[in-house]
Order: sequence, then C-alpha cells, then structure tokens
Amino acid sequence: MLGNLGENLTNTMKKLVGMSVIDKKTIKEVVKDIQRALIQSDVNIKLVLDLSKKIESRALEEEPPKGITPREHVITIIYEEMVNLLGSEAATLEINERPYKILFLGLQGSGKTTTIGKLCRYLQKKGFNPAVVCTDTWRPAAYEQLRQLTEEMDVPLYGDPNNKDALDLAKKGLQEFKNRKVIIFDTAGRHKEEADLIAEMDELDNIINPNEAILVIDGTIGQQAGEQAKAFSQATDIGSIIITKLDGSAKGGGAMSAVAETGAPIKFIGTGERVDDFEIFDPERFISRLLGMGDIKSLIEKAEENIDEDIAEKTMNNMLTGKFTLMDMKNQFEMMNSMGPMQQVLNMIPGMGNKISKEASKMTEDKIDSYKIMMSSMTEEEMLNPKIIKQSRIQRIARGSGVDESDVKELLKYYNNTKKTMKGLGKRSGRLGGGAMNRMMGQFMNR
Ligand SMILES: Nc1nc2c(ncn2[C@@H]2O[C@H](COP(=O)(O)OP(=O)(O)OP(=O)(O)O)[C@@H](O)[C@H]2O)c(=O)[nH]1
Repeated sequence: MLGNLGENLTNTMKKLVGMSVIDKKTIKEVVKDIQRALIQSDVNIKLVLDLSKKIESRALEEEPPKGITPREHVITIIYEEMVNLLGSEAATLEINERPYKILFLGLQGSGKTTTIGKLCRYLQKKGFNPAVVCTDTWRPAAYEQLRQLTEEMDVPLYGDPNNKDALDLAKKGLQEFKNRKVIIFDTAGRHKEEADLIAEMDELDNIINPNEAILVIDGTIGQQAGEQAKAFSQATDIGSIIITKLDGSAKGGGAMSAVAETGAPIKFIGTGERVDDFEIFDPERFISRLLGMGDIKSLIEKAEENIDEDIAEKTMNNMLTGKFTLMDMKNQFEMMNSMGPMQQVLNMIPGMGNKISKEASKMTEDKIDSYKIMMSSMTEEEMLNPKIIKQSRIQRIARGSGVDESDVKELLKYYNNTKKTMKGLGKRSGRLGGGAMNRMMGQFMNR
C-alpha cells in the first residue's frame, strides 16, 4: 500500500519505540524521518512542514496525560496529526433516498469502470441491489467492459452500444431502473474537447438529478489530484471522491493529502485490480495501518481512561511517606488493573530490591482479585487504620468474603511488607532529590 510509505513510517515508529530516551534530539530525528517519507510520497512540502512543526511543538510542550508514557504520548501525537492531514472524520456513503442516484465521473483510465464494479459489490454486501447505466458513448469498449463486470456480479445493466446519445441513454436508464434502490451512472472519461465533456456532464446532471456525484481520481498522479478535487468540489456540493490505485503507488500519500486539503470527502479507496480491493476510507484506521500500529486506538483510549489523578497522587504520596493504608492499596490495585501485571509495574521502580519483587512475584491477577474481595468485606475504619484488624475481625472478614482466615492474614502480611518497603523507598528517594523522585513517580504512574 502506497509504495514504501507505509514501510518507512512503520520503521520510524519502530525506531521510536526502541529509543531509550525521548528527548528533543530524538523527537527531531523522528520528525525528520517522517518528513522524508512523506516528501518521497509526493505530499506537498508546505503540508509536510506544517505537520512536522505541529508534531514537534506538541511533543515538546504537551505533558503526557496520566496513564501513558512520554513515548506513547509522542506516538499518539504523530498519529493524531497524521490523521488530521487526511481529514480526520470518515465520510460515509448514505443511501437515504430511493432510488439513490450516483453519477460517476472521472478521467479516462482513472479506474472509473473498475470502481463501479467495486462499489456494486460493496452495495450488494450491504443489501442494496444496485443497477448500472452506461452513458459512455465515447469509448466503444466501455459498454462491453461494464457488461462483463456486471454480469459476473448479477447486477442489472442498461446500455446500448449503438446509441450515441448519452442523454437519451441516461433518460432511458432512469426509467428502466426507477424502482431500484441504487442506480449508478457511468459516464465518459474523454471527449473531443474538454469543454464538450464538461457540457455533457452538466446536461447529464440536469437529467439524472443525482443524489451524489462521485469523482474517481487516479492516486498515482500524486499532488495533482488536489486540483481535480478542488475543481470538482467547487462545481458540486454533493460530491465525494474515490482515490484508486493506492496499492503500490508511492505517490498515493500525496494524492490523498492533497484531496483532503480541499475538504472534498474521500469515501472509498481502491487498493488493487480485483473487485474486492476496495475499502471505506477511514483516516484513523488508515493511518494506524500506515504507521504499523494496529492498536493505536486502544492506546489513546488508555490515555483517556480516567485514572483519577487525585487518587493516584494521594496514594503515591501515602506510600512514600509511610501513611500507606489498605485503602491506598486497594486504590493501587484498581489502578494497576489498567496498567498490567503488578510485578511489571513494581519492577519499574528503581531500587525496589528483591524483597518486594519476591512478594510481587507471588501476586497473580487472581490473587489481586481475592484481595480485593477481602478488602470489600472490611469496614472503612479498618481500611484506613489496618492496625485495628485483630483476630476477631480477621474471622469476620474471612467469613464475609468466603475465604480462610489464613488468606486474610496473608493479605495483611502483604500489606505490611509493602508499606515497610515503600517507606524505606520514600526515605531513600529523599536523598535522590526531587527530580529523580518525580521521574520515578512519573514512571510508576504512567506505566
Ligand atoms: N492497481 C490498481 N489498478 C486499478 C485500480 N483501479 C483500477 N485499476 C486499473 O486501472 C485500469 C483502468 O481502469 P478502468 O476501470 O478501465 O478505467 P476507466 O476510468 O473506466 O477508464 P475509461 O473507461 O477509459 O474512462 C485498469 O487496468 C484497471 O484494472 C486499483 O485500485 N489498483
């Protein structure tokens, strides 16, 4: 897809993931790589410079939200800005009238006929049975090409290779298929004069009164696609675009960004010669794929998940100053749920030593769940002041949560060990100085 643009961008992202530090120098390096890849793909230089400036300034100035690491943050920024380059929102084809009339336009060789076949297949899968009308009287083989294509797919076709009057064909086709849900009109891509072609399109437009006009643009023409899209979108406000031949063409990135810049909605893309090589165009999904980051959306969701910052910070402070309660531990477990296994999180903290690691290694997700159940059988007073939990309370908690007393004792032991280690860590970190402490906390919280 898009020649080696995808490969270059994916490699850049891999490089970013592998970098040991994320600082000004590394961010600049990544931005340079992205620039190079986009320029090679014929993306307009001004767009590339704007994009790099935005990525760079956001990456250097914005604080990563809680819950994501600085590295993930840079990845998210690159993703968001790249999506913006392509127009962010996915534009969809909405069949909201019957018959829904679609006028297909495009220069000769743009892939118009092939794309009509692809759209028919797409609509069939959606349960709309489209019909096609051939008004291309200019290219003798056009009707025959459509006939073969539609026959294979069981799509009704109206056309007459002996009739040279496009307007008459459109009228008759309209009559023939007036009860259909969707009618697609294929038009000529060439004429003696460009002016003649435009005049014919105008007249066809009057007769058909389409619900939507779709311009098919060959993606291999790169940035030039912008001019076509601009002229088209100025002529009609019901226009949308399909960009074809994005498989293998290095210039496709240029075509897509140039079209997006005009504001004309790109609804589908063609990615090969076969009838199924056709996709709804969704900038978010497209960019995720281009960057080789399948789960970028979940990464962003993770950043948006509202890990309550106040609770997180209070818990951390309590941990480090020895005020750590069972309530804090419960909060910590809740937070860790969204951060991955406990040991992994604890291993991130420098100087944790073997003691806690040994404890932590015994902590499985199941164990955390059972601890949470036991803690839910405790009173608030017990949670905030665990010292008061003596034998009779242990019995009650065990009964209430359906576990053995030894399990409750194990939980308390775990709590006491964690508290002790955390307190020691807090003292040591005092000597490390504020900066190191903050970094460590950042690492811990943002893991
Ligand atoms: N690789 C690739 N080839 C495509 C794609 N779409 C169309 N083509 C090829 O492009 C060529 C032109 O496609 P047509 O559908 O005949 O083009 P057209 O715009 O209808 O041409 P006219 O009928 O002459 O106006 C054919 O060889 C198609 O197979 C695509 O997405 N990828």
